[in-house]
Amino acid sequence: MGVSGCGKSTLAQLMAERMAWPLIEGDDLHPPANIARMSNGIPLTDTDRTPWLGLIADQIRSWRDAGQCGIVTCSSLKRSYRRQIGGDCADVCFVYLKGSKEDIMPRLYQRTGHFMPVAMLNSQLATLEEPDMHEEVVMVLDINAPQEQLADRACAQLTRFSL
Ligand SMILES: Nc1ncnc2c1ncn2[C@@H]1O[C@H](COP(=O)(O)OP(=O)(O)O)[C@@H](O)[C@H]1O
Ligand SMILES: O=C(O)[C@H](O)[C@@H](O)[C@H](O)[C@H](O)COP(=O)(O)O
Repeated sequence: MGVSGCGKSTLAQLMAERMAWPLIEGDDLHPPANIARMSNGIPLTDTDRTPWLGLIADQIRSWRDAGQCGIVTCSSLKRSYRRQIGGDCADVCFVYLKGSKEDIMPRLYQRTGHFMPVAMLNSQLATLEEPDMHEEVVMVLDINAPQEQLADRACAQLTRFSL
C-alpha cells in the first residue's frame, strides 16, 4: 500500500518472484471509467473506489479459499478501504511504502507509459490516512532504500505466511 509512485508495483514484482506467489496489479481491476477519470487528472471518490475495492477483496477471498498466498498492489489510502479489502483478517498483511512528496515526485516524472498524471500525487497524499503501525500493517518501509533491500525485508516478514 501507499500513494501512486511509492513503489508498490516494483516491490510486488520482486516479492512475487522470490516468494513464487501470484501477483495481481490493483490497477488492472479498475473499471475503465476510473482509469479515464485518473487519466484526466480527476481524483477518484469513495463511490468510484467501492466496486474496485470489492474486486480486490474477492481476489483475496478466492486465494484464501484455495489455500494459497498472493500479492495485490493497492494504494489502500483510507482505513475504511483497508477494512473493505480484508484488513480485519489476520491473514491479510499490508506492507506500507512510506515516502514524502519530495521523494516520490521525481519518480513520477521519470516513470513513462503510466496513466496517472504526476499532479495527482497531491490528492493521493491528501487522501492518505497513514496506517496504525501496530494494528494495521506488518511493516513500514522507507521508500528511499534500494529495491532489493525492500524486497529482502518484506519477504523475510511474510515468509511465515507461506503455506
Ligand atoms: N526502491 C526504489 N528506488 C528507486 N526507484 C524506485 C524504487 N521503487 C520504485 N522505483 C521507481 O519509482 C517509480 C514508481 O514505482 P512504481 O513501482 O511504479 O510505483 P507504484 O506502483 O506505487 O505507483 C518507477 O519508475 C520505479 O522504477
Ligand atoms: O484509489 C486511487 O486513487 C487509485 O487507485 C490510486 O491510488 C492508484 O494509485 C492508481 O491506481 C494509480 O496507480 P499507481 O499506484 O500504480 O501509480
